Amino acid sequence: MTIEAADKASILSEALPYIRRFAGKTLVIKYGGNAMTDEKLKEDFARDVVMLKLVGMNPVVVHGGGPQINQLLERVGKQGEFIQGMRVTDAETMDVVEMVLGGLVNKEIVSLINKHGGKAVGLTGKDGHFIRAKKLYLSSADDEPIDIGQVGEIEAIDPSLVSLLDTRDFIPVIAPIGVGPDGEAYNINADLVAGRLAETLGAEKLILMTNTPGVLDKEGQLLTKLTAQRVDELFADGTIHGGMLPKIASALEAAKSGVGAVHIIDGRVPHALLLEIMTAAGVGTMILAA
Ligand SMILES: Nc1ncnc2c1ncn2[C@@H]1O[C@H](COP(=O)(O)OP(=O)(O)O)[C@@H](O)[C@H]1O
Ligand SMILES: CC(=O)N[C@@H](CCC(=O)OP(=O)(O)O)C(=O)O
Repeated sequence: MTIEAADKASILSEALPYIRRFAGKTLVIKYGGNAMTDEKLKEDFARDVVMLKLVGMNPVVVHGGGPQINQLLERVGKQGEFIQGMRVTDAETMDVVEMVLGGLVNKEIVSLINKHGGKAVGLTGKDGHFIRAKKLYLSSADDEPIDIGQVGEIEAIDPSLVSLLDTRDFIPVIAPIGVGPDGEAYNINADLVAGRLAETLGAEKLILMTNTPGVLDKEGQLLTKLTAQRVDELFADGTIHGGMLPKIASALEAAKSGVGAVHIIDGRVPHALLLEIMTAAGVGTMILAA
């Protein structure tokens, strides 16, 4: 099907109210490792981010890279292991995490955004010590804390570095690595970094891009809206599991802490970001505080 000129014009014109609404506002975009599989989609993502910046919004990218870490681990003969959606991270795994997140994945996104005319700057939480973290212990049914190695929970995020980049027209691209009091690195789930950063920056929107149409119910149907109460039910009956656990926890926390709108969207849909921000078409699941 070809789109007629009039339809094209109408689609473009539909963007105007959204451009006005979000101009000068911060949008935190979490780009999940599972949404990064296709070269064309990666290019589309980079173009969308550049476009948001050029029309006056402040996109801040936080990326994951779970599958990419798994691939490199396999090459060194290790198997990725997750508990409650968090990677068990021994010292050797942490080296791989830093190489993949702080290096390969971060630089690829930075290069793609710059290729399309943006000015992206890659950061980890070690830069300017802006994501301070401490060791995370998971809770268990018998109240015994579970030690999963060098995994961090966020103590504080200093927003000044990101704000400085925003005001100078740079696009921050952030890898989810935190730094402890002695300069030690911590592996942090990217959804948690994105959620906390959105809160700290007072973002207008938090968008979590992943590889499902959104949050699905037990029958596999898309839930377009999700309240805290429904989340509790879906946690309890196991409908939400694995990587969706930290994602929803972070989304809910951000929604409760005043982030304007929180969405989980399908990063496999071409230009999902533009569709979500600049059109009336709802894509994915919106997370509501109450
Ligand atoms: N109720 C649910 N609805 C949708 N996806 C779910 C649900 N529960 C668990 N998942 C899983 O969560 C995954 C997304 O989380 P994750 O693998 O961490 O992706 P990302 O790399 O984007 O953070 C989905 O691919 C799916 O397998
Ligand atoms: C502690 C923990 O699990 N950290 C994640 C960090 C990357 C991430 O979150 O990547 P996705 O968004 O692609 O899942 C990991 O090691 O896989």
